[in-house]
Amino acid sequence: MSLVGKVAVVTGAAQGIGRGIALRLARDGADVALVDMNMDRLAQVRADIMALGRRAVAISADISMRDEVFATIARTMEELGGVDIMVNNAGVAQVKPLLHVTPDDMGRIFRINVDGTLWGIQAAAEAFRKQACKGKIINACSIAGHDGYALLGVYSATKFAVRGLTQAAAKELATFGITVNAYCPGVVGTDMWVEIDRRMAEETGAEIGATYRKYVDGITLGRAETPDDVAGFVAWLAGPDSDYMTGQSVLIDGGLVFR
Ligand SMILES: NC(=O)C1=CN([C@@H]2O[C@H](COP(=O)(O)OP(=O)(O)OC[C@H]3O[C@@H](n4cnc5c(N)ncnc54)[C@H](O)[C@@H]3O)[C@@H](O)[C@H]2O)C=CC1
Ligand SMILES: CC(=O)C(C)=O
Repeated sequence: MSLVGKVAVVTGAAQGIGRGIALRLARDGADVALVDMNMDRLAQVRADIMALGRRAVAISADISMRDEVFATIARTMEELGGVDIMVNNAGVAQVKPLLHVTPDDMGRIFRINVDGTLWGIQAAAEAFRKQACKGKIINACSIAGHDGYALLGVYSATKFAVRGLTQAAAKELATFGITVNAYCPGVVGTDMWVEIDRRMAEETGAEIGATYRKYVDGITLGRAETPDDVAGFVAWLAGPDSDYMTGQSVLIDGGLVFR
């Protein structure tokens, strides 16, 4: 319960990894602002968190829109009394050969994965400074932020960019006592991977399920990752035991990419 008295914001909290992180931070004692565009699912996550005895607010926002992200932080401060932890988790993937990528594809994916992360960093840093609080910013990177993956080229580029933003923000914000780190999952069995597998099948002729199995077969610990595997590490990044870490994008992938 190291997060008692803290307020966390988690984007992309309606499902998958974001939902897992929100529930874990709440179990560790935090009140949580849940951010997503899927309000039906978000309402269920809010109910689950309130059943744990924590406060929760569900906020509809598109993280690619800077004003919506700033409004999210303002509402969190109003309704939950402050903000201490910002988890920039929401993201989208795309499976497409690089030679077919269009300007629209580039714009859409970068606006969500990269711009959205930067707006979250800006809005959280502004709030932390107003409160004179040593806040924690935690970004979603990926194994694809360490290696470029075929047919996931634009997605990989966005996650390399998140790693760059994480390093630069750590250097700029250290003077305010703010740390910035990222988690880099491997193959997590969420809707994102259902869609990656489906599109890989279309692009390569593989059977449905085959690409997912191929990736999972490469994991040293011998099983696919779960949202809880990621959430446990994010909870550590959110808590005091990680106070001396900043600027790092840490692989939490069961042993898939070795650095
Ligand atoms: N699933 C995996 O194997 C891996 C995922 N990641 C990263 O982890 C993060 C979460 O991934 P998953 O939970 O698997 O994805 P998911 O697709 O299951 O869930 C993503 C959530 O983000 C929300 N979202 C998408 N665009 C949004 C926007 N513009 N504004 C607000 N909310 C938005 C969606 O509505 C959804 O609830 C992503 O950044 C992803 O790139 C990283 C490595 C591996
Ligand atoms: C979704 C994702 O980041 C990968 C590489 O599996």
